[in-house]
This record gives sequence, C-alpha cells and structure tokens, in this order.
Amino acid sequence: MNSLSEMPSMADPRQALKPNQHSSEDTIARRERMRKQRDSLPIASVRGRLVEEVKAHDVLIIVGETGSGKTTQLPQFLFDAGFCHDGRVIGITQPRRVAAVTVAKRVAEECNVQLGQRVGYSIRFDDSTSSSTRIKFMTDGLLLREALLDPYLSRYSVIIVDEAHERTVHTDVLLGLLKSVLNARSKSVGGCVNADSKKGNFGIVRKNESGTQSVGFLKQCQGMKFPPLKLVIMSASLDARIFSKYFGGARAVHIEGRQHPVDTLYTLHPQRDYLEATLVTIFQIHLEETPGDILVFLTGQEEIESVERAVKEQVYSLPESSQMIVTVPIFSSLPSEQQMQAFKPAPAGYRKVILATNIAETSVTIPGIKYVVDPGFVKARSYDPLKGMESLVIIPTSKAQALQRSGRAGREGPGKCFRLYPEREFEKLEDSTKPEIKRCNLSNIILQLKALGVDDIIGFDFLEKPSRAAIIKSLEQLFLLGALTDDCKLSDPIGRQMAQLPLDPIYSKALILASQFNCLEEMLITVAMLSVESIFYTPREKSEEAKTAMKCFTSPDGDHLTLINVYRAADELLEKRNRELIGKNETNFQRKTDKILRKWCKENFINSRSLRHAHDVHSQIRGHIEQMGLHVSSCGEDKLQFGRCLAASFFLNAALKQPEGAYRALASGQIVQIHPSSVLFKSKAECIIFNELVQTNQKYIRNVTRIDYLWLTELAPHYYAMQS
Ligand SMILES: Nc1ncnc2c1ncn2[C@@H]1O[C@H](COP(=O)(O)OP(=O)(O)OP(=O)(O)O)[C@@H](O)[C@H]1O
Repeated sequence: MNSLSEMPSMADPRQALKPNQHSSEDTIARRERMRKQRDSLPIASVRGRLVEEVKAHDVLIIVGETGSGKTTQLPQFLFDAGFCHDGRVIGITQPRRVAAVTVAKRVAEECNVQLGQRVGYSIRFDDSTSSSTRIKFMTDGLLLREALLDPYLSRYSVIIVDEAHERTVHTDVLLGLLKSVLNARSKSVGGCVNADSKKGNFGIVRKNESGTQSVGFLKQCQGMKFPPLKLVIMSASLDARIFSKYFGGARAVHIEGRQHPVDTLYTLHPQRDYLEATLVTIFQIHLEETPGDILVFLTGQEEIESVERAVKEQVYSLPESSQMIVTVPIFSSLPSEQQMQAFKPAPAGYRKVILATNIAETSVTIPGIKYVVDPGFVKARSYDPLKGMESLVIIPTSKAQALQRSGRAGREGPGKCFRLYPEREFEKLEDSTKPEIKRCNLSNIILQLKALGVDDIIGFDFLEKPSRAAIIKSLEQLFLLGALTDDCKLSDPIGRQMAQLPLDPIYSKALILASQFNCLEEMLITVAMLSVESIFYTPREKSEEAKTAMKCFTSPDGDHLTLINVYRAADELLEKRNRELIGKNETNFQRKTDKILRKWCKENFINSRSLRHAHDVHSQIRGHIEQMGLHVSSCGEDKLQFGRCLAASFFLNAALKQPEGAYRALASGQIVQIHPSSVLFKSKAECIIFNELVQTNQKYIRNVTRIDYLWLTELAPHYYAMQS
C-alpha cells in the first residue's frame, strides 16, 4: 500500500501525426479513464495527510517516485483545500518550458476546465493565464522575473518548486529569493511593499516596536499586510537534507510506491560509439519488442538530426511490413508548436521514436512511451572562472538524471529502459548533477539579483555558494559591459535596460549599443540567429554541394553578416511568394509559404527548423526592444558600422592571429582555433571577435567576424587601455 512517511534522514511521418481530437463519447470515456488513473496514483491515498502537512508547515519537502502524481495532483489537492479562496494563486515552477506547458494542459484537462481559465501556464514569450487562473505553471526563470515587479510574490499563496534536483541556476537563486520572501511574509503583519521600481528599491519589511526593519536582502518600507507564503519543494530524486538544512530543518516527507514497474537493462560492455549503439537499440526494440513508442535521449540537435537521418535511411532496408516507424525530434531550440508534435499520437500501426535532449527528462509524460533508450550522456555547461570562459561539454549523466530518464517509461503501464552502458558504470556515476550555479557564467543571474535590489552578491544566502572567483569574474564582466557602476550598483539606464531583456547580458548590450551605431536591425537578426543551433546543415555525402550553396550567402567579413544574408534572403523569398499568393487569391496560405520555405532551405542546405525558430526569437526580442523605446534602423550598405558595433559589444571575445596560424583569445590568453564551420576558417584575418567557445578535442571558436584591432582600443578603451 502507498503511504506517506517522514524521510528517515530528515532530522538530519511527423506530418502524419494525429491531432488530439476526441468525439463527445470519447471524451466521456476518456474522463472516466482519467478519473480512475488519478485515483490509482500513489499520491491519491495520502491526499488528506499531504494537505495537512502543507497547512502545518511553511516549508515542506516532498520526495516521491517518478510518476507518483506530485506535479499533476498536489496543486489540485491544495486548490480543493481552499488555498486559493482569497483569490491568490498556487504557482508551480518547472526548470523547462515544455514541462510547464504540457503539465498545465494535462491538469486543465483533469480539472475539466479550459486552459487559461483556472489552470494556465506562463513561460517566456508565452502566457496562457487570465485573471481567473489559480493554478499557474511556469518556468523558474519566469517567477524570478515576476519578482522584479512583485518582490513579495504577493499574488501567490503557495509556491511549488518542482524538480528541484535539477539544480538549475534559476531554481537555486529562486530558492534564495523565496527564503527571504517567506521570512518577510511570515512576519509581515503591518509590513508593506516598497516598489519604487524606478530606483529598483524593492523591499519588504516587518514592523516591530522599534519601527521597521529589513528582512533578508529586502529593504524597509511601511504598511501593507500579507498572508504567509507556503513553499513546497518536490522531486523524485532529491537529497532532501540539503534543502531541509537550508530552510532551517524544514520537514520532508516521502510518498512511497510507484504506479508501474520499469525494467532496466544494461549492455554487457561499454559502447565505443553511442550513436551507433542507439541506432541498433532502436531497431532491436522495433523488431523484437511489443508495440509501444520509444523515447531516446541524445545530447543536442546535431546528434538528434543525424540519428533521425540514419533511422529514415535504414528503415528502408527492412521488410515492408516492418517499415512503420516515425521519428519526432524534440529539443529546446525547436519552436513550441514543433515540440508539441512529440506529444501527438503516431498514426495507427506506426511506432513513434522520439529523439530528445534532456528537455524531456523530467516532469513530462509523453503518451504512448513504453521504451526509453539512454546512452548515458548529456551536454552540460562548464565554466572556467579564471579565464572567464564558458563552454559546452558532453559528459556522463548523474544517477539522478538516469532515474528521471527511466521514469519517462512506465507512466501508462509497465515499461523498459535500455541503458547503453554496463551496470557497473551506473554505480560509478555521480549521485546528482553538479549544481549549474557552480559551472556557469553568473553574469546573467547577478544582473537579475542586482535588479531585485540585492547589492551584496557575495553575501547572498545561496543554497550552495558559487565560487568567489566566479562571482568576481562575472561582476567584473558586468562592470566592463557598463551594467554596473564603480560602486557595483546597477547602472542607469544601461544596466537597468540590460536587466529588462531576457538575454545573455553581452547580447543585451550589443542590442543597446546597436541603436547608437544605427544598426539595430542587423544586430536584432544577429542575436536571433545566434540564439538557435546550426543554421547550416552539411550532410556528409553532399558536403561539396552544401559548400557551394553556402557561398551565395557568405560574407568575406565573417559569420555574422553571413547569417544576416541568410535571414534576409529567406525574408525576401517569402515576401515575394506572399505577394504572388495574394495575387492568385490562394487559400491555405500558411501551409504554402511553409512549403516554399522548406524547399528553399533544402536546396540551400539550411536548417528550416532553426531558421523558423530564429524568426520567432526575432519578433519576440523586437517586441521588447520597441517597448524600451530603442530606435530600430538599418546601417544599409555601411557594413563598417555593424563591424564596429560588434567590436564594441563583443570586445571581451576578441582574438589575435598567432604566427603558427592559431588565435589567442585576448581576455583569457587561451589558444583557440576557428571552427571549420566558420566562413573565416583558413582565413588570414588578423583580429577577430567570436561568440562561442566549444571544447572538443581542440578549443574551437564559432561565429567569428574580422575586425580592425584598433577598434578595440578606440571602442573599449576602459578594457584595452587597462590591458596594455
Ligand atoms: N499528459 C499526460 N497524458 C497522460 N497521462 C499523464 C499525463 N500527465 C500525467 N499523466 C499521468 O499521471 C501520472 C502522474 O504524473 P505526474 O507528472 O503528476 O507525476 P510526478 O510524480 O510529478 O512524476 P515526475 O517526478 O516524473 O515528474 C503519470 O505517470 C501518468 O500516468
């Protein structure tokens, strides 16, 4: 029987995918199935006790097996128990957008309400909530941004931080913020919000005999009452002790039992080529196992697309009766509506193979998945604070991640997980993922903390402190970008504007500067194109053709102008075709233009998914830029202005050619090579700026443009004068 127990350690043919449509008869049967399924979840039998635990404790930590019902059920239990009766909201944070959206849809369906009414979601650039929303799913990053405007998080009665084991930098910082808010709200009888947003002087205080005093980092003010906030921290694989200790010995409970078993299989020997092993396993499952869809975990878009191509090629060597297999990719830079394809059922008789990054690792339930293939790797951020360099590296997953991955099977019935490494390797894995805050550039999060009014970053009560070196390096970077003043305060207007943009600070600065250099139109395209993965696509067997196609767009100055050329060529094509279609009074406009774009992309070896995503990002950032009142204009043929603006923005990423042909990054002193995918590969450019450092067997820099060395001293004298 399932029970709630105190934690012992506590004291201490994608196109053919069918839409999800149901007839009314279907709907009734589906509701009944859903009701039964909900009643059978392990969490259902401890509903009453869980609600009592939340009532009795301001902070509660809940650990329960994957699929036990935490994410979908707890918010409903709390709603029914009256936690929203005063109009306040239950907020549930997720580390990933796709989880926030899909879980909100599911919970709305379970509550039999329209999405956006009682149940909604809010993620960056996409808000489905309304004034009637009481159960709100969102990303942790979004709640942090909300705190900029509502520092007490006064609209919320309960905040549930889900999948806390992922330890994203946003989750960690959010917990730090919540600690202050909890403290303030529990003692805030007579407290008030001081939301002087112009000065960024947000604050919470409590009144006592001696007047007012500040709580945590939040500053003094006078007069408004708040009910206490409840905080619930949840995960399937969580070391509850860290969280409990951080919240002063908070109570932790364990929901026992899981709904369906998952059989885990290992390989006998380590696999030299895990992509090859993945492919073999997919076909083995397809040919030997009973019906059921397959979820495969890969490290990024490039791997996903190469496995996708290989599956499509190899399926034709099977007998016709075994060819019924469809592949569906899902990764973070895919537009949302394309991500949702993974959640649609495959055509009858087909087996769906979802090729995913770790965005499908936690929280999500993908209907139909019975098999999980886990090669055991993940692409993770890594940061060298001494050199100030962030890079992406492929590393083995942690045990917690492996458990989450296997938990994606066995959600609708028994499942199987194929780990493509021997069992003894599993034992050697780290228990949990190293917190992101300890392996990333902190400038973005520090900028947000500064905007929240946290001045003393080193003294901030982090769940686990990032290294002092990393904090100092990031503060220095923000100072060099002009976001901080000499006394380390947020600068006005630059720092404040940068904090408003949901982008890496260096990109935000590039956009702000571009309005002065008269090339904001070009920089907007650049930032949008740099925000997506792999615009160009080079199949191994057609590499010469791909190179020739790329030449039409190539700018001798480098990759940034080349990307702009691609974006504008696609835009021109669509505009022309739109005019023709309007002239012909065509119907199905959107489908036809999509088809035209896909064809053009294929002919030019351009990744149409990435290009479409870049268009989305472009229009979203443009919205922000216009709201900020920046002037969007183009430098036209005067490309020099654009180059100078790149130098002024990315001066921290400048590199000089060395006699032996490699480059020396000026800020870090590292020796780097231009990546072969760059149009400047093998060029003789003396001085360049770059956007990304990728570490494989060599240190490669990607997205590179030549600049004049003298621009650095002219446009970033505060840095280059310091260096010489
Ligand atoms: N979109 C969905 N479609 C079908 N079933 C779903 C869906 N979402 C949830 N479920 C069902 O509800 C169960 C509980 O899901 P829920 O996300 O609440 O579990 P959880 O304990 O939060 O798991 P995890 O820790 O893996 O996020 C799933 O195992 C599945 O059976």
